[in-house]
Order: sequence, then C-alpha cells, then structure tokens
Amino acid sequence: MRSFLPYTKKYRKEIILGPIFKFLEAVFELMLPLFMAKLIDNGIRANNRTVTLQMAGIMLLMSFIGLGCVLTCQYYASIASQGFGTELRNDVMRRINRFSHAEINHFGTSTLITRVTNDINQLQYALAMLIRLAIRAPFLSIGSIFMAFTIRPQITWVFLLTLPIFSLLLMLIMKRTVPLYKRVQIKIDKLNLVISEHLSGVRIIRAFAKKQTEAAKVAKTSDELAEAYTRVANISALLTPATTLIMNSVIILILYLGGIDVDTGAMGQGDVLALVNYMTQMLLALIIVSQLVIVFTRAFASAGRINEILKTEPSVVDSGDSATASWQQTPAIVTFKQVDFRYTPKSGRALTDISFQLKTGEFMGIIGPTGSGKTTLMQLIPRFYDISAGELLIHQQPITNYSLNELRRHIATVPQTSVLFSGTIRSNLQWGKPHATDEECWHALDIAQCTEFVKGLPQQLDAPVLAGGKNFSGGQKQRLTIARALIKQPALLILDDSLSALDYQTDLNLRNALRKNMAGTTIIVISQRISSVQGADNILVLNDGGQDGFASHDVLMQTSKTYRSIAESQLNNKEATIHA
Ligand SMILES: Nc1ncnc2c1ncn2[C@@H]1O[C@H](COP(=O)(O)OP(=O)(O)OP(=O)(O)O)[C@@H](O)[C@H]1O
Repeated sequence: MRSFLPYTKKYRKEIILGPIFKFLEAVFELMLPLFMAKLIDNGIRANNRTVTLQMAGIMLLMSFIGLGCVLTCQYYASIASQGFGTELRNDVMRRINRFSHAEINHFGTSTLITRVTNDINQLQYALAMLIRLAIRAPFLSIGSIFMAFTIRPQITWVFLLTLPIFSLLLMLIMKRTVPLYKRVQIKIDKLNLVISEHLSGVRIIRAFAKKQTEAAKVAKTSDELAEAYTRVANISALLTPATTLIMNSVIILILYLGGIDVDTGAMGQGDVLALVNYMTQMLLALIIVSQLVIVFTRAFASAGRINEILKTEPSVVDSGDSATASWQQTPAIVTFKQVDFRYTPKSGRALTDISFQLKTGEFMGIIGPTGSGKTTLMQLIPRFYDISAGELLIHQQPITNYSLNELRRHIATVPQTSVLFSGTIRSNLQWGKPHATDEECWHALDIAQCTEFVKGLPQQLDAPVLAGGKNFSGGQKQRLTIARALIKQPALLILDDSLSALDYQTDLNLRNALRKNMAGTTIIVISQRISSVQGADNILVLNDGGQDGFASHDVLMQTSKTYRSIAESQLNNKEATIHA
C-alpha cells in the first residue's frame, strides 16, 4: 500500500481536511443526544418553552453545521479518490505501454483490463472510505462510551460488555468472508476473460455452430461467480439480524436499568433516551468499521494485483534519452548474426542460428511452412522482443543502441491480423502520420490499391470505420492497414502475410506499386505464397525455426529443399502463374 502514497501527494490537502470535517460532524452527532436529553428533561417535562426552543434551535443548528461538514468531506473525498485513481490508472497504463509483447503475453489482456478498471476502482473506493469513515467510525464508537459515562457511569458497563461481544461477532463473520472476497475477485477475473474471448470471437463461435457450448461456458463461469458471491453474502447477511438482536437486547437492558434510576430520581427520562441513542450510535459505528475492514481487504488484494504490474520490468529495455544511435543510413539496414530466440527462458528455441544481411533499398522475402518462425523473426526487428543470443544490427549498430522511439519511427510493420480503430478512414491513416493531407492519404491509398473502394464510399476519406474495421472485408482491411503503414514513409516496411486476403492480381498490382512509388523504402514481405516473394532480391527460407537458405529465387530453387518443395507445390497451381 505504501507504494501508492506518491499518487496521493497532490491531494494531501483533501486527505487531511476531509477527515477533519467528518470528525467535526461526528462531534456534533455525539453532542446531539445530550441536548435531546436536556430538551426532554429541562424543556418538555419541566414545561419550559424557552429551554425547549433553545435546545431544538441548537440541535437544528448543529444538524445543519454537521450537514455542511459532511458535504465538504464528501467533496474532498471525491476529489482525492478520483484524482488518485486517475493518476494511478495513467501510470499503470504507461507501464503497460512499456511492456514488450512478452509481458503482455504473460499477463494476458483480460486480466490487464480488470486490473486497470476494477482493481483501481477498489483502491479509489477504499481511499474515499478512508477519508469519510476511517476516523469517524472508531471515534463514534469510543465517543459513545465516553458520553454514556458522563451521563451515568453506573450504566457504562453495559456499553463495555456489548463492545467485545459485538467485536467477537464481527471477527467471526470477517474471518469467513475475507477469504471469500478474494475468491470473488479471482472469479470476476475469470468471467472477464471468458466474456472477452466470447465477444471477440463471436463470429468464429457462430461459424463453428458453438454458440451453445460457449454460452454454457459463460453461464458456468457466471454461476461460479454467483455462487462465490452468494456464499459471501449469506454469511454477511447474518450481521444485520445479529446486530439487531444484540442492539434490541441491550436497549431493553438500558431501559430496564434506566427505568430503575428514573424511579429513584438518579436520572431523567431524557438521559435514558440519550443512552439508548449512544448505544445505537456505537453499534452502527462498529458495523461501519466491519464494512471498512472488508473494503480494505478487497483493496489490499487489488493493490497486490496493481503492484504486480507496476513492479514488472519490461524485458525490452528502452535506451530512451541515453540512446547512442540515431538513424543514419548505411548500405546494410538489417543484419542478423547467429541469432537465437526463445519466447521465455524455459521454452524451446523459436529461432536458431539465423544469419543474413538485408541491404538498404532491397526487397526481401521470407517464406517457410506454418510455424517455422516467420512472424517471430519479423517481431525482432522493431524490438517487440529482444533476441536471446547472437547479434542484431540496424544500420550496423546494435539494435539496443537505438531508442525504441527512434527505431519504430523508421520501421512500419503490417501484422498478420489487420487492426483498424473506430473512427474514419482518415483518422486511421493519420495514425501513420498525424496531420497527413488529403493528397498524402490518397497517395498511400493508391499504392495500397484502396482508391477504388474508398472512392465508392459516400464519405470517402471520412467514411466511418467501426471498431476492429468490422464494416470492411478482410482484403479491404489488409489494404487499409498497408496504406496506414505507407503514409509513414518508413525506411523499412515489413508486411507480415499482409497480402494473404488479396486475390493474385491485386497482390501483384500492390507489389508493383510499392516498388514504383516506394523506391527509398526497404521492404520485407513475409508470405506463404511463392508468387509474393519470388521477385525479391533475396528470400530467407525458414524451416522449424532454422534457416534453410538466403538467396534469390533461382539460386534457392537449386540449393534449398524447403524452398523447392514449396515452389513446386504452388507453381504447378494455375493461380500461381501470375507472378512478378
Ligand atoms: N507468443 C508466443 N509465445 C510462445 N511461443 C510462441 C509465441 N508465438 C509463436 N510461438 C511459437 O513460435 C513458433 C513460430 O511461430 P511463428 O508465429 O513465428 O510462425 P510463422 O512461421 O509466422 O507461422 P504462420 O505462417 O502460421 O504465421 C511456433 O512454434 C509458435 O508456437
């Protein structure tokens, strides 16, 4: 919890003043029964109108001042907790943004979402409760006993006896509920994961007619959460009747003992009512203390989960300002020297002994069977992961000498799965280059073979794009993501199987347009199609994470068994007759 203190720094004033106002309100609340006793005994019973009005006036005034104090405290609590939550959330998001793909894989997207939303909300709520109730509740319980003592010391033992009995009851209930609340948190995480998988894969689920199976999975997880909640709620529900039982019993006892004292003239009737009031205040304050314990237990669990994110160091360390390399063009843009790569220290090698050099301005192809390591290799170049062994040079400098910003400014990657963001075609293109002009947008769309279908849309560049680009076909999405990369005018463009959804003719047109219009750009095309890489200056052939050739098509046909078998299986195919 201490690690969260810096996020409260800006709100010190609110965090100090809030409880002070709440404390004042509690003082007024403690005083009220005293004035009520005077109103009854010295005013109403004595038939003294002046005292009655005076006491009623004082009580009214105190209630209004108390209200003012509550509102002020509430205001400070909102400002501090919301501000704290926002700062923490921003910091957590900054940390997540620094994560490499390895840490994102390790946590998983759904738990990251739960932590950024639900867990931070728990902490926010705990801070608000701390400001509003953490001082007030214990003060009211102890203050009630003290005030009862000032009224009738002989009856204080009832209060002193009730306190441990009630505390024992609370402890028993909390001992059962606190671990259950932790379980609830885990179940919420699981439900989020299942629902997010269900929603993001809704089309596949329907295509495979798995609606019922998946719905049953969601229902089962939901039932588990409901069951965990119900167990905790059932136990917590004991608190109210048990409190009422204790409260009513001790009130009867106070009325009985008070009645005797009233008979003997040792106490007034108003005093008895004041004692009853103090007993109610004490027990209600104790219930609030118990709820606070639950709020803080949940907040502790959330704090642990947030801390896990904040303490995770990204495995790809950004040199940032201490970077020694700036992008200076040399004849060799990318050099791999005996590179090995493992996704985790314990997993096997996804790439083994990869060595090749990509010359600036060249067009390189990467081909290999599925799972051979093509995407893995491509992800090393913008440093989404760090290599495990060997050397990776960019313009003849170790890749780690560049800041991530500098590196990624000059490299554009178009991943296998096309990701578009909700907005318009223009706003998506401007991801590649902020403030790109219409002319630049159309030029990029033209190279990416999008002009025809974008011109066909009523709003053209301002045509809406739904989340995930769901209102475009697979091929259109691929071309739009390529246009977004092109508008950046990158020094190195990597297309990872990004032409797979295009028909052969569009694929060819796109590659020709790229060569014609992006002369200064070095291009890497990863593809399963021989026709997409056949015209490349050099083609890297991968097989099971290893390198099985790096040469031109003609040379590889002679030297690489893997390449030859892929080529022969495809070039016999009629479709493959259209090639570069
Ligand atoms: N995030 C990951 N964590 C662990 N292993 C991974 C991860 N991503 C890929 N792999 C493994 O690395 C190997 C290479 O995968 P990669 O995606 O690079 O293959 P690929 O050649 O691009 O395949 P495809 O043509 O099917 O896209 C596979 O065995 C795969 O299981």
